[in-house]
Amino acid sequence: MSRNDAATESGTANESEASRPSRAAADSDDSTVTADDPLVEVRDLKKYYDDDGFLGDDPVKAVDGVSLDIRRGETLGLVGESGCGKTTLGRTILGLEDATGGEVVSDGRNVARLSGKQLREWQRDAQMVFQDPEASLNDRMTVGEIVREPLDAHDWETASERRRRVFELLDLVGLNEEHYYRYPHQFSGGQRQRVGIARALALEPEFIVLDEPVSALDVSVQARVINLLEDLQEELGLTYLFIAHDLSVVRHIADRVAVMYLGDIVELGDTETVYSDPAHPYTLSLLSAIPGSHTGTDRDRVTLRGTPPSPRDPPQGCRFATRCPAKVRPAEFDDLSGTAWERIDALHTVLRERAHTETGLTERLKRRLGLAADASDIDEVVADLFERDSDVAAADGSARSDLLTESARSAVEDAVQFARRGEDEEATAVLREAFGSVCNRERPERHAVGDDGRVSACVRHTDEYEDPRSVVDRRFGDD
Ligand SMILES: Nc1ncnc2c1ncn2[C@@H]1O[C@H](COP(=O)(O)OP(=O)(O)OP(=O)(O)O)[C@@H](O)[C@H]1O
Repeated sequence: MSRNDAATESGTANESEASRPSRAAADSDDSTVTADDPLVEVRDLKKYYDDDGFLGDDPVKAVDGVSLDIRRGETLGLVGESGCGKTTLGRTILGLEDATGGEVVSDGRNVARLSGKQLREWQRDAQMVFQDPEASLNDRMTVGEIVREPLDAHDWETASERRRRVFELLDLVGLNEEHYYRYPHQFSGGQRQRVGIARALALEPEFIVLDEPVSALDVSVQARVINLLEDLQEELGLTYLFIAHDLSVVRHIADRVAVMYLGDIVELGDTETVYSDPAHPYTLSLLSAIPGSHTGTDRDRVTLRGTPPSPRDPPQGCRFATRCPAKVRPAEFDDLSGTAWERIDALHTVLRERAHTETGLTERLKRRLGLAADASDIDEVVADLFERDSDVAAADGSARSDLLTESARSAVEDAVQFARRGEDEEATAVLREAFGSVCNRERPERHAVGDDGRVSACVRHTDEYEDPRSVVDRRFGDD
């Protein structure tokens, strides 16, 4: 694991041997534990929410078929855009949400199906630290009571033992005895997160889901809390699932990283390999958002367009296909420029969304494309995308009206005929038929990439297709 060189805050992870819980010593001497030993095996895990559906809508597929192993003693980073299902995955693994399908196996138990005493045992072994230390701590309880609460709930030892254990925990996270009687609002953000960590450690868990544990903290405080988490992991033999949207923090702390998109994992592998040589087009696009980072490809020109589709209605085939810079294109449209494809994809997305909602088309288009035009109906949309010369067109050197080839224009017009009559489903079907490919038809399997166990779910990892990296370099180089 990488280590942070930043100065450790005084008192952080106090080294007193006597104060350490017993699991640490037991685990550090256990020669049977290997780096690849899975502590948690997640298989085809699903969590759908259908309680807030309206108009009989489909459920929100927050987690939709996730499979991964979390190895004993590792930090597995989990990254992806807001709303892709990271928190739901963490909560479902812990049994805080009922799984809709699939398995979470640990020590031979399917924890997704546990109840009663066995579920309580798992929830003692597996804890969660939340993003916002402000919101997650009860302001009416003293810090001592907050940290002691899980011990009380699990009837842990005697009252005086619990008290002693709380002092020990405060010490462990760099707080001290007098903090026992204070209230959360008397603490800084970093201190409050230490309280949250002490509470999570109270029952000597093996596994902790850290859900954006430093996102709400100042950068300088973040480094100290990260240091603390790393020290605690080493001392106590902990396994972490570290959820974050800050890719730099994950690069620093995680041994391996799982990249999540719209309810599923698209790439999983050793952190350094994934960051320096991303295999999946989504990872490539996501990493290109980090200023000044280098992945060995000409990534500066890769942009992640728009926002992800709704998890209530994910695209057929590959979920990333609607935004993918390396999407397989039908051979007959090989001569279309990247800008033309971007506009066709945009029209497709707008029509698809319009087919599923009554919400204003104008707003949607503006939000997705940042266009200034007042697009009040489909003809306005088409004019903005394909006909009017605009600042966007001038910037890429192409007149809007020259964007489409004759056959592409004919397919777009066929679709628009349907859209004019309000038949948006038919319109999207026409576009999918004309411009779609294997990416729109098949959900890609995971493929091994390289020789260090990395997997990536993209059809372009098969021999039949050009590798995603070279496609992205070529397409972004051309435009
Ligand atoms: N209790 C719930 N009921 C209905 N939908 C939910 C519920 N919890 C989450 N969702 C939806 O599930 C999807 C995934 O949400 P989740 O919070 O897991 O994503 P996330 O990747 O953790 O996002 P963020 O980074 O913003 O925290 C979102 O569309 C969200 O609106």
